[in-house]
Formats: sequence, C-alpha cells, structure tokens
Amino acid sequence: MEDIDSFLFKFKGYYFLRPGLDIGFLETLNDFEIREDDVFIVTYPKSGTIWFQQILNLIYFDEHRKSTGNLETVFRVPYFEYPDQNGFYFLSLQIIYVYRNPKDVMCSYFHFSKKMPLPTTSTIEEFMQLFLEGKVLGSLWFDHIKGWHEHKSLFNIEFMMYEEFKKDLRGSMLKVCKFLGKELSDEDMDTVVSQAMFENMKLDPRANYDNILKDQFGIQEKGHFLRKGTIGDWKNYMTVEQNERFDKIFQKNMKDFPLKFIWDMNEE
Ligand SMILES: Nc1ncnc2c1ncn2[C@@H]1O[C@H](COP(=O)(O)O)[C@@H](OP(=O)(O)O)[C@H]1O
Ligand SMILES: CCc1ccc(OS(=O)(=O)O)cc1
Repeated sequence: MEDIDSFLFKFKGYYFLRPGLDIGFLETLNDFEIREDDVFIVTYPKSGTIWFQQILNLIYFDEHRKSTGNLETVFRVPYFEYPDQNGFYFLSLQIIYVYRNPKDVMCSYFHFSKKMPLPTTSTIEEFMQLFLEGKVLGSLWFDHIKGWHEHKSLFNIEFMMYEEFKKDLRGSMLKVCKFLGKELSDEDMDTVVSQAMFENMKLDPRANYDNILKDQFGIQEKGHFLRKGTIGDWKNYMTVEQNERFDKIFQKNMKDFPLKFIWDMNEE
C-alpha cells in the first residue's frame, strides 16, 4: 500500500488530489460565482462522471451532437472539485447526482488507481480497506451520498442511478431532458442515445479522455475511464467473504437510506 499523504491532501475534511493542487484556489471556492442556469453533475469518483458529462454535452450542444464541433468534453463540462454542499446558494441551480452501487465503484476505482497518481494497492483487499475508511480521493462513499441526500431539500437536485442508464438508456435520457426542461426531436434523441453508448463513447476522442490522460498524466494505454462499463463486475474481483464483509458495513451505514441500488444486471 502506498503512502496516501503523498497523493492526497485533506481540506475541510475532504481528500483532494495533491499533485498540482492550488490550495489558494481552494480557499477562494466559497466565493465562486454560480449562475442560476448552471447545471452541476455531482458524483463520487468512478460512478459515471464522464458518461454524464457526455450526456449533457450531447443534450446541450448541437455541434457536439452533430459532430461538427471538435471540442473535448472536459472543456465544455469542466471538473470542479468542491468539498461540501455549502456554497451552492441557488435553489434554481440544477444538480444531477449520479450514484452507482459501491461495489462496482470500488472495483472501478481499484483499476483506475493503478494507472493514475492516486493511492493504490496491489490487492483488492487492501483497496477495500482504503475505500471503506475513505482514504481515497473523494473520501468516504457513504458520507458523500448521504450528505447530498440529506441536503436534497436545499436544492433542485435529481438523483440518477448509473445502473438505470445501463438498463434503459433512452428512457433514462428522457428523464434527464425532463429535469433540465429540454426537448429533443426523435432524431436528435436517437443520436444522443447512440453517442452515449459505451462502445461509441469509447471511440469518440472528444469524450473518452484518452487525450487528457496522455497530455496530463502521460498515460499512453487506452481504457482507463472507459474500462468495462458494466453492472456487477465486482463479482469478478471480490471473494464471498469480502462481499459479506462489505454487505455488513453497507447495511450498517445505509440503514434507512431510501434510494435503491442495483448490484446485478439481471436485477429489476
Ligand atoms: N457510456 C458509458 N456507459 C457505461 N459505463 C460508462 C460509460 N462511460 C463511462 N462509463 C464507466 O464509468 C466508470 C468511470 O466513472 P467516472 O467517469 O466517474 O470515473 C467506468 O466504469 P468501469 O471501470 O467499471 O468500466 C467507465 O467504464
Ligand atoms: C487523477 C485525477 C482523477 C480524475 C478523475 C477521477 O474520477 S472521476 O472522473 O471524478 O470519477 C479521479 C481522479
């Protein structure tokens, strides 16, 4: 297990990525000006962030949908690391909170962290310890989802489940459009659905982050953000004992939490 302090920096109780971190900038974030028509995607890492960036990009920008523009997703939907919910002052601001079952989040994170400047481990067992103690970028998964859900009455926020998008992309996309007050023609909706599919997004250099990984992190191999994109991959990595231990901790932390989770592709 690597020393997490060389990768992470704790600020206001939340772990930020240390390399390249501008603490002065973090301190000014409370004064960051938010416009009333801004849309925020809020995620715990590895829950589908770049997928939803692509979805919003396709819904909002004609030139992205029609492939006449060549701007990469990250420049239209930039990352904004923020430690907590305070500071989002506008009730009309639209927030989409994307959540995914935490066993798949953990396995996705385990693979991702091996390639990135992040705390990493050689085994899933060690990574599970870091994850369940919140010693990862994004801190504790349980705190993240519960914190946003407990504050939901303060915002115009919609909780959207990664797995529902996997199971019914078109139906889920209609829900996003309804929430955002956007209406697309059937033809545009066909294009959005097609370009948001894993296989197509993986081939789209504007959306797959391959260039960012190469330019910012020097990573040449492909496939770190768009790895498998499935439900239930955790079964390929966790032992029965690890799964039972995870379940106990999940049940203890998520008792009475009202949102449901999907752990398997065949689950309704
Ligand atoms: N179009 C898409 N369809 C399904 N999953 C997608 C997707 N685009 C990205 N993902 C998955 O979302 C995860 C990354 O999340 P994030 O963008 O928050 O880092 C990866 O999961 P896996 O590692 O399980 O494949 C990635 O494959
Ligand atoms: C290494 C920096 C980084 C970038 C993106 C991450 O995941 S997510 O897109 O926020 O889910 C994690 C780390």
